Amino acid sequence: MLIETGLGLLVSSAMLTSIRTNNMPDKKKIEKIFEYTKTWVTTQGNDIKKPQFIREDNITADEKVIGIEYVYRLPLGMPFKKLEYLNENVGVFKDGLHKNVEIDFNEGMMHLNVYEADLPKSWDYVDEKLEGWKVPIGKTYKELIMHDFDSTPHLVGGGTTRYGKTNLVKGIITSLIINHPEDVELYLIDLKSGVEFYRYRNLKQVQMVATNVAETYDLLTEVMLKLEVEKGYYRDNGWSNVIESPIKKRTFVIIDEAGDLVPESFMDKDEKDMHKECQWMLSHIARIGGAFGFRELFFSQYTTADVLPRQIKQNCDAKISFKLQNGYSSEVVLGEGNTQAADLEKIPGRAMFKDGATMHKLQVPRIYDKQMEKLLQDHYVTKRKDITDEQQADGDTNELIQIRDID
Ligand SMILES: Nc1ncnc2c1ncn2[C@@H]1O[C@H](COP(=O)(O)OP(=O)(O)OP(=O)(O)O)[C@@H](O)[C@H]1O
Repeated sequence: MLIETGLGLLVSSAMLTSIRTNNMPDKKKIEKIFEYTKTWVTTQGNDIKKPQFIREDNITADEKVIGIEYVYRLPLGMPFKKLEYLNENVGVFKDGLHKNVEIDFNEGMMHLNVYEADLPKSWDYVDEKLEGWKVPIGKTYKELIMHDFDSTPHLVGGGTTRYGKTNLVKGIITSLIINHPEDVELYLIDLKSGVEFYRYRNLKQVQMVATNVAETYDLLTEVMLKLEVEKGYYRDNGWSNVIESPIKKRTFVIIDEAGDLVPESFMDKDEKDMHKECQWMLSHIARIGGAFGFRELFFSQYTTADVLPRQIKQNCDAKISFKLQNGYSSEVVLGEGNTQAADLEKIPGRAMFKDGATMHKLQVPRIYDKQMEKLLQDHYVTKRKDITDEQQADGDTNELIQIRDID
């Protein structure tokens, strides 16, 4: 059986425009696109086998019809990857139908989901109780996507500046604290001089906030020591993974701008070594820590291989990318062949989220600082290093005192 090659490259924009401008039903347009892109296989006897239409169903969300799912059986020998490429990288269905189209494949069937509406341009974070270690990541056309930090311990993220990385991290921090006030420990690294995270230092769940590389070194050294202690404890109890153990605690290391950990040529040896050791410790925590309840969120606007070390990427099965300048940067975050983040609309909060092999286009919830302060107001405490000299003279240094305001 011979497979036609050069799929999407043969389709001209004139062909797609002709589809778009007449009133042809979507199903017919889809089949025209198969034809124009030579989406078929030919047998040795020169028979042409095309995707076979099976059925169409309404797609509903909140009891409203938001689109139609077209299901096709692919002929043997036709790789779904090519259709996925045509849709996601070339955009033939979206351009031809002039609608948003998602494509997936299961049990031998290709599902083309054609949506009438676009994703929301913005939606507000909603405070809700979630089971396990799930946090909301964003809304797709049809559902709210959660990330479960117990199924996939670490998350890597990238995106051009001002497209919403910090907002996502703030939403995740809020969700973790609201849902696990007694069990979550947070180590925050904010190399933008602490302008975003330093204000959270007095949250009970926040163990340390680092605002420069020297502080990051100390913070990561502490996490490494904790990891060593946990490893011994697990070994002594015969546990191989936190999920199988009775341990409820999870320790999150969150870094908002990992680009500042890259050693530069102008730095002296000691400084370079400190940067390299920070990178190494982050890689080590991502590689070893997952089984022992350590979770890492690793974000940067610089999407190059030296900023996102291979070891971190290999150990982070969940990836999120906001708008990026080019396909190469998108591939650095989302993996080879995944150039979609370059084609995202210029909308803050719009992102591609890859969870294992599944890719979603979604809109991340917007969380406002005031909303976050309100949601977390009961979790602020006075920490020992913030206690005044006067209190120390009174010997009032041991207890953590509720009530302190954020700043
Ligand atoms: N999910 C969202 N929905 C709507 N607007 C958003 C969303 N996320 C961010 N924004 C808007 O974009 C602005 C920048 O967001 P944010 O600070 O999170 O970006 P960033 O990628 O972290 O930028 P930088 O790299 O400069 O830190 C916010 O102030 C807000 O106005």
